[in-house]
Amino acid sequence: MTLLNKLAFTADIAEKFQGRKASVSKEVSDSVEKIIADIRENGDAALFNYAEKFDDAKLTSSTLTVTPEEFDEGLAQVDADYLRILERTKAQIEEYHAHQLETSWILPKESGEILGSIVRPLQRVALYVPGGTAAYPSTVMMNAVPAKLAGVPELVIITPVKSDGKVNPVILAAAKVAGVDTIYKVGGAQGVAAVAYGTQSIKKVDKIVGPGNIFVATAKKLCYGAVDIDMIAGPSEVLVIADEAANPKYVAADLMAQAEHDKLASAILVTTSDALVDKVNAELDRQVVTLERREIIESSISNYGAAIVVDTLEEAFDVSNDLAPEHLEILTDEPLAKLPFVKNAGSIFLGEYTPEPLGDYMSGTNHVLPTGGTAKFYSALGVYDFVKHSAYSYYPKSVLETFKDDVQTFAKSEGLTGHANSIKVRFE
Ligand SMILES: NC(=O)c1ccc[n+]([C@@H]2O[C@H](COP(=O)([O-])OP(=O)(O)OC[C@H]3O[C@@H](n4cnc5c(N)ncnc54)[C@H](O)[C@@H]3O)[C@@H](O)[C@H]2O)c1
Ligand SMILES: N[C@H](CO)Cc1c[nH]c[nH+]1
Ligand SMILES: [Zn+2]
Repeated sequence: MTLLNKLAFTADIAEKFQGRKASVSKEVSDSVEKIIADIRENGDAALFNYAEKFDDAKLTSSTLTVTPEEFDEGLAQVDADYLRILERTKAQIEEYHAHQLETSWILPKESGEILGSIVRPLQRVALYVPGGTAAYPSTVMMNAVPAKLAGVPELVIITPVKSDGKVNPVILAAAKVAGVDTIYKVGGAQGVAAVAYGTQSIKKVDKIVGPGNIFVATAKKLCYGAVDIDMIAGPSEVLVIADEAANPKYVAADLMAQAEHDKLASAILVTTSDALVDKVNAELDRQVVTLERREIIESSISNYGAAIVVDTLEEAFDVSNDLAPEHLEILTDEPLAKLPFVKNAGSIFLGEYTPEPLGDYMSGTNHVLPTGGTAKFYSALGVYDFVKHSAYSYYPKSVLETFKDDVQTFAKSEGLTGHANSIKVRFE
């Protein structure tokens, strides 16, 4: 079977790959709006009703939060080597993200005025951890470690539980290693609304981060404004730029690694070698039968995969910059030297021994990345998402005096005589 179709790069192709989103039906947005309104009006009572309705979970204010005993019970179910891997992951993420720490700065001027900017962490942040079909402890680490580095003092997790009332042990282990002690056993739109507006048992947060299904993503969008949110990360994608010397076995494996996330995932090869495409297709056929998520992989690659053959590597980078992929792998001669050609990509993986899944888990870079072409203007999740900046200024009278006429004239040009007056009264 030829999984990867050869396509010429056209505007239609770009639109197809950038528009892969699970669309929000009116039914979903109406139902999420109703859930949010109910939580705002009825707090805990509504929250527990929805937990029972959607997840069959019977919660009360005394069973809402994971207890220290439940943490211990969960941790006892993961082996020591898994905890070591989580600790190693944390160290890797910390080392990389430490470079993103911003410092407050001050600009004292000789004339006497002082200006500056203070960087402060957000006070209270909620991290949504999906509790449905798959558990992603790596995503817990990618969100929590930068938040902790930024200095967020109150970081809580919300995650839905089923009728057994238990949180997945690997999530408990990741939370513990990342230093998150408070986990509320609620999720879905109701969990998002609860942290966005607060209930009797849950304190309102300043920001909600983390991935979730369409109900969660819609609730985050609708609560934006009452709280801040991170980006809405869509289906995963990878674009591989490869020359004729690239190893087809690695190219195929890396395309499938992202394709296995979702039937809407996209895996694109852009290459200067027509022969490589055939070899990659042969490798896809050979390797896909060994993978558990074969059906998802075959669906996503045949629908949203493509091989685009170009004449030059310059052209390959033009295609990639146009698509602005979430992940870009460069499997060419001298990959580091190609970095300056990349204008738009969420995260860039250079050379045949830096496969994208290394970044999903342990290279240290963040795996929460812009998708659907939004790498043209969004960045990877980082420490900067968990801080805010306050500007400050101090002017002595002697310096204000040198500005008094200009500011009054400026204010009057906007018809704001109250502003002008605020300056004028100081020199009467
Ligand atoms: N981009 C990333 O880094 C990343 C990482 C992990 C997961 N994800 C994505 O997160 C998502 C996880 O989804 P999930 O469903 O497994 O877990 P989830 O926790 O996001 O959603 C489960 C919740 O959805 C709510 N729900 C279900 N049916 C509903 C209905 N009919 N009406 C209202 N609410 C309803 C329930 O409250 C339930 O608790 C997937 O789409 C996955 O691809 C992305
Ligand atoms: N590649 C995903 C983001 O597109 C993140 C992830 C989590 N676990 C494995 N992969
Ligand atoms: Zn992945």
